[in-house]
Amino acid sequence: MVKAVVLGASGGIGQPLSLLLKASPLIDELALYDVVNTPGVTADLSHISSVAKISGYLPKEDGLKNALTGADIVVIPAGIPRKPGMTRDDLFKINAGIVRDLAKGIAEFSPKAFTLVISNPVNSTVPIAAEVFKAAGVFDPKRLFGVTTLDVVRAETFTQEYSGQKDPSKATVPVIGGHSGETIVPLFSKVSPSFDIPADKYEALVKRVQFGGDEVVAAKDGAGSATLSMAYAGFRFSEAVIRASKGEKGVVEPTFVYLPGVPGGDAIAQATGVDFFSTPVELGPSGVEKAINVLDGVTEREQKLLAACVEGLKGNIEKGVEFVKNPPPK
Ligand SMILES: NC(=O)C1=CN([C@@H]2O[C@H](COP(=O)(O)OP(=O)(O)OC[C@H]3O[C@@H](n4cnc5c(N)ncnc54)[C@H](O)[C@@H]3O)[C@@H](O)[C@H]2O)C=CC1
Ligand SMILES: O=C([O-])CC(=O)C(=O)O
Repeated sequence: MVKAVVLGASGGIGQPLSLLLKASPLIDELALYDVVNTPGVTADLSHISSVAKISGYLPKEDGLKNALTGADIVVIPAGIPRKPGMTRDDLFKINAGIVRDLAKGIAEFSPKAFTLVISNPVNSTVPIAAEVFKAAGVFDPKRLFGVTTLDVVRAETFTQEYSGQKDPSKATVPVIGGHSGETIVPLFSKVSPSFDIPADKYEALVKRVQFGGDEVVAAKDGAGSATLSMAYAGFRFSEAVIRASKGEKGVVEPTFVYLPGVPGGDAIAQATGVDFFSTPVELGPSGVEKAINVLDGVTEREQKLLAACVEGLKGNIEKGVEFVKNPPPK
């Protein structure tokens, strides 16, 4: 039996993500929570003739508790999205508190669930969730994931003309680091099956992966950021976590994790100088089975990208940790 929960289920990401989860044969029970509109979204999805039994909750009448109780996997796309001219860090002011409060709920009502954080800025919201779990004495770093799959999906798509794959997802393109601008580092030297990026295209491709989110924000022109591609990516990562939890071997996806707490993470923490970092991980029944170090043998250009990434990440991580340890005055 697998119970999945979406926190922020009525939003631009939440609705299509909930649709994909409802349609997945891997899920037996699906609970939707949001501060608005869950009755409607739930009624609509409940007519779909798939396996998952669906229920919807609002904050009233212990809604968060009832949604989370018994959860195996909790996905969090709650929070405001960007508008043109904003950075992901500009979302911190509002989303930090939202993620902190939802993480408190998870710590209380479903402390053993896999927690997948989509809400931006991921580089800070994942450290926030970690600190909340630590304070509650329930932190299991193998079960906390920042969802960076959209960066991987974009890298697969944008390199298709060079990978030559009919199905672009068949190319493995590691994207590591964080989830904002220069903290996003595609490692084109480590693609498999291997292919070459023409030298005159390299820089533009790196930038396109790093700033793919801005492309969508600009195109939506004030109406938000990526929602449909994010729902696809969030579902792909959720499915990977569930498949591995059911015993499937060899499930590997990059994700933003707390390195000192996961097998194989220490070496990556030492090499980068940061505790939170997105790296390919092998997933298993209890979450992260092994963080895979893809840093050895990177090119000089990739080393430069990594240096800029770590510079940015440090501040983002610290900001999240501080928000919980020394909360700002109300
Ligand atoms: N990790 C990633 O790659 C990506 C992350 N994002 C982020 O995902 C977040 C959501 O984006 P959208 O769905 O487009 O926004 P949206 O505004 O359409 O939906 C957000 C939903 O969260 C709900 N919400 C707000 N406070 C809540 C709370 N305390 N508890 C439960 N639900 C709450 C809102 O009612 C709304 O339904 C944003 O922070 C965005 O930046 C977006 C794209 C990619
Ligand atoms: O760009 C944004 O604000 C949303 C996001 O994280 C992405 O699309 O990668």
